[in-house]
Amino acid sequence: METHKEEDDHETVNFGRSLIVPSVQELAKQPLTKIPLRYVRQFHESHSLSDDDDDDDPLTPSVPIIDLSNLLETDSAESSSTYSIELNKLHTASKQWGFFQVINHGINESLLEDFKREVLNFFKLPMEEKQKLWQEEDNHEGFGQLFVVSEEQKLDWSDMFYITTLPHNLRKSQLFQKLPLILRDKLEDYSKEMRKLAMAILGQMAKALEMDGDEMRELFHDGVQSIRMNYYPPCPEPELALGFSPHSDADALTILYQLNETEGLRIRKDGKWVAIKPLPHALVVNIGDIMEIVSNGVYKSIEHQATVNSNNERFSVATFYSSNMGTELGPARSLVAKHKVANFRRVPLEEYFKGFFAQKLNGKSYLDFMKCQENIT
Ligand SMILES: O=C(O)CCC(=O)C(=O)O
Ligand SMILES: [Fe+2]
Repeated sequence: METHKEEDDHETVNFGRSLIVPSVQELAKQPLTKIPLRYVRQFHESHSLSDDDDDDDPLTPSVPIIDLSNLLETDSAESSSTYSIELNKLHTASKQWGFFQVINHGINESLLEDFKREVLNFFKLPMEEKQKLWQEEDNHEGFGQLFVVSEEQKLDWSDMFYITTLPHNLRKSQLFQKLPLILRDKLEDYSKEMRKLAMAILGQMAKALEMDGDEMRELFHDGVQSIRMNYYPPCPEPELALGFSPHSDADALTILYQLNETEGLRIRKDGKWVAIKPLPHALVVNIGDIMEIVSNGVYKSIEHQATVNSNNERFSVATFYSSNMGTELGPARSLVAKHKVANFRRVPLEEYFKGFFAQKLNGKSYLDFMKCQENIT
């Protein structure tokens, strides 16, 4: 990983770059009836979802809903049956779905509303203003798309804004300083709240996994957090395009805030694409590849994608939480001891991220590079 000195003389880390691509938001403002070829997917890619996607089928299960107040509200609740039932639900959801929605998460409603308003305004800024916040050739933070590595590669029907928020010393201070002031303020509060929530959920996962709680805290107490704001404009040929290519997240735990009511998120469950409908006041949580590794494969990161439609725009904000910088990534030692096998190898976190951002997204393929069968007995 490259490190270089910023003007204000602190070291920043460059996690990666992505080729600069046109704004889809600007493109969608034109009176198009067809989309440019660079957004047209192979038939099997764009149709993999609609063919077997049957939202109204009562047999299609829907993603589990976890009531966090049953887990987090009181210490003494741990012995209660409500607590153990909910913990068991969390464990099963993390093993079998890798995705769930959380309700009663304790995040202040007015912060969620204020942050939403500022993100919507942010994408509505005039292009001249956005240009100042656009990605640069050597780094992928800012407006643009991620994971674009070749001129031939198909592009997503979306714009996004990506920023590293924690720890503070990893922030690109010039980018922060250029953000509209109110957004910067709300982003700061939102980032803090999302960190707290991620740590609380990780703590519960440690219990459910019967992993050493101190080990979980040590791995994540100063974790790397980044935030990705997604904007999906209406698309004149939605069946030919994708808003977000299929991928699993590289982090440990993602908290996704669906800002409006437009549907688009689909997760791959037992070979079928299942829609996650925005639920008022809920947040979507998903297991990322790092958590699959730390849990020694007990929890699964799940492939997901975003579709687009011809009438409605869609907004979402994903907050990614990963382990501390400067640590080695690998299965938790307390779990390896328990399972008597390590299912993943160990690599420095920097190396892991650098490899991830250097390639085009391709489902869960990156995790294969971490797999091993190192029998320790
Ligand atoms: O917009 C969505 O629902 C999906 C976003 C997502 O998967 C991501 O940002 O990693
Ligand atoms: Fe994702």
